[in-house]
Amino acid sequence: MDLKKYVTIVEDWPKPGIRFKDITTIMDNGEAYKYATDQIVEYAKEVDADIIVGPEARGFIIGCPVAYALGIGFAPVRKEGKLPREVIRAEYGLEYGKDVLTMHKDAIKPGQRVLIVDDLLATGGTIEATIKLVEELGGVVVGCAFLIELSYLEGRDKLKDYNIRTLMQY
Ligand SMILES: O=P(O)(O)OC[C@H]1O[C@H](OP(=O)(O)OP(=O)(O)O)[C@H](O)[C@@H]1O
Ligand SMILES: Nc1ncnc2[nH]cnc12
Repeated sequence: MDLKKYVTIVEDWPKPGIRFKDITTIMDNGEAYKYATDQIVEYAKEVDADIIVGPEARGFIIGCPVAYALGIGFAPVRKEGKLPREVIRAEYGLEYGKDVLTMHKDAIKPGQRVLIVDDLLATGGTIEATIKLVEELGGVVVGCAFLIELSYLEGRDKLKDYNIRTLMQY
């Protein structure tokens, strides 16, 4: 299936000079959403993941159905102030700003095989911060899966030591 048919590109949003890739058009379509999810489920089996981790907010949309399909857990990475229990935090830079990500201290058990899932790899800042959080908790990052990779932002360069799978490249 050509998933790119279902991606919309919006110019100059949320800031001038940004070409925003909108994956909600994939989720709107049952067949495309299932196809994309199934691809990541297969990858999760290949890397033998035993928990899925996804960053807010679009990482939840992609990661949760993968966890459900495999019958394994999903641990959310959220922006500061959203998680109720004790957290660890990591600051990071984005294509259009800066933010802080947090994870519950007890979200991952040491030695757990973690697959990180998100909709998009842009500068790699979000995923780098997510990896840092998972590793601080003793998790082993066995893979990172994305629907879209913006190759021109070279996010992959930050992830040289990790196994990466992207379904579409721009
Ligand atoms: O590789 P990066 O440069 O870090 O960019 C990619 C991240 O940016 C977007 O999330 P955003 O922070 O916009 O939040 P949202 O999912 O809550 O909209 C996207 O969903 C990725 O998580
Ligand atoms: N160009 C882009 N399109 C969609 N989401 C993004 N997050 C960061 N950069 C993005």
